[in-house]
Amino acid sequence: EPAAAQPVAGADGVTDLVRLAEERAVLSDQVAASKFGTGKAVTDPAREAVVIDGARADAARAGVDPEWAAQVFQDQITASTQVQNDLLRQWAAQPALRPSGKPDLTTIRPELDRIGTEIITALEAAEPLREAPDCAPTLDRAVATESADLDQIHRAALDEALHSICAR
Ligand SMILES: O=C(O)C(=O)C[C@]1(C(=O)O)C=C[C@@H](O)C=C1
Repeated sequence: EPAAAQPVAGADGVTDLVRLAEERAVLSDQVAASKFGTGKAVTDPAREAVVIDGARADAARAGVDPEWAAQVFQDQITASTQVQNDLLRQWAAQPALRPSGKPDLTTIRPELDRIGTEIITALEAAEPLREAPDCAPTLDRAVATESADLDQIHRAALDEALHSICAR
């Protein structure tokens, strides 16, 4: 009898990470709209430090490798920055695409924080797969399943966001 596909330990965590990274990349449209509306710079080094230091502390509390968490959150920031710059370029060139609203960063950042908390939980669940040869193929399958509806900007950002999930 052929072996049935074994459930891979940590696969649900990896799938959750893909969903959460996608949610964060899409929420970056709102961040971009707020930057567009206010003329504020995309990059805010003080906020980045808060996000990374918070991730490191939350990871340590959850028993997750803090340096892994810090790298994964750095990748989320890189992905968000990429989405924002891509959209701001698009909106500069094509006024018809510009957002009408001016969302407030003080309401979006708590949403980013909520996603961040869920990312820590997903890292905890994914940790058994991190060093395993199964990690990359599991991640690839989850991306293929979850990212079907993404446009090019968000698809490219998702790849950035997931760089550090698997060790190899
Ligand atoms: O909070 C912001 O202002 C964002 O642009 C989001 C974000 C992030 O991904 O967390 C991205 C870039 C900034 O340098 C700081 C934080």
